[in-house]
Amino acid sequence: MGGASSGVAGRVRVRVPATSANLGPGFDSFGLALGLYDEVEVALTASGLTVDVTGADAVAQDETHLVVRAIRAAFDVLGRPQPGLALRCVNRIPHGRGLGSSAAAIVAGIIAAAALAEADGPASGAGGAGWMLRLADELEGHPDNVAAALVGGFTVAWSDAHGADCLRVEPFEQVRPVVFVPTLRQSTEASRGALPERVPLADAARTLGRAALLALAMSAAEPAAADTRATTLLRATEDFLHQPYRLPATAATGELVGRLRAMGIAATLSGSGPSVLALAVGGQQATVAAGAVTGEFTVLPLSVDRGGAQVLTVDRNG
Ligand SMILES: Nc1ncnc2c1ncn2[C@@H]1O[C@H](COP(=O)(O)OP(=O)(O)O)[C@@H](O)[C@H]1O
Ligand SMILES: N[C@@H](CCOP(=O)(O)O)C(=O)O
Repeated sequence: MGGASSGVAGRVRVRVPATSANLGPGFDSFGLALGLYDEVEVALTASGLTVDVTGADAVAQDETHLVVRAIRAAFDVLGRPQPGLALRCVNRIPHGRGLGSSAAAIVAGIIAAAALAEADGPASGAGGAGWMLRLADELEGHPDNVAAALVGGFTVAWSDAHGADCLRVEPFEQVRPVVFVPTLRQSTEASRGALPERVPLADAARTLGRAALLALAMSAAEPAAADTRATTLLRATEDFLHQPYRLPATAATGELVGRLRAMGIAATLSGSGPSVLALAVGGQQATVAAGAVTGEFTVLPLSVDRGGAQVLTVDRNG
């Protein structure tokens, strides 16, 4: 039985950016959307599931597939019956490297389901991601990557009794993220397992100060000369909450973060790692940062994604 004849029809294609979370001191809060994208096409069918994946990393192609789980969760939230699904995924975001691949998969599934269900599209603007952000946070377990993936730019995300919310901040124009991706993979779950349950108050306090400074330093609304901005970013990206516990496990990553910082470049662990994020200011510093790499990292000079997750095409009869 075909989709249209069963009354089950629709096809949507979505695009979701990679994200780098934390940016040093903003553990589980800060996110930056990057110009590297996964694309997913979802077609509704009468029954069953097919998943076609193009891209480097192998994933299960059954109901445990993260995009499928997110679509199903979104249809449940929207009170829609579960349809059959045919997915075509183009995966460009490397998995288990601290670039938000799981967040992108979850957001892709949610915005695809929303578009197919003719619900709200992805929200943009301060705190406006609504139910999609709340659901994405529930599935991901922390709101930072999913917030930036949904709305783009630099985001400050949090959760309270009402679920997750975020504030989107337009990043300053000259920011040039450079990402260094090692071949080593590290699951976020395992990396979170390395963190202590308690941290010294002094570490929390000095990280809090850096985070507040970083939120200002990332904002386009804060005018600053390039050299001043670079110096402030370097100071603002210090972290005492999670990186000290994670970096010892990945020697090459720790060494690269240290080397870039010694060069005056604001480098941090990207998300839970093991990739490194450098927040270069302007093309010249980005070139210097990219040149600091050794053979074991792939260097990705990226733009900031400012638009967030996008529905590229939708055909409700497709
Ligand atoms: N596009 C995708 N499709 C299906 N599953 C995915 C996709 N992207 C990520 N995943 C799942 O998420 C896992 C990686 O998530 P995680 O450990 O949080 O690392 P990160 O999000 O930093 O890449 C993968 O091993 C896979 O199980
Ligand atoms: N705040 C989280 C961010 C994880 O990001 P990912 O890209 O590594 O999944 C953490 O630090 O655990």
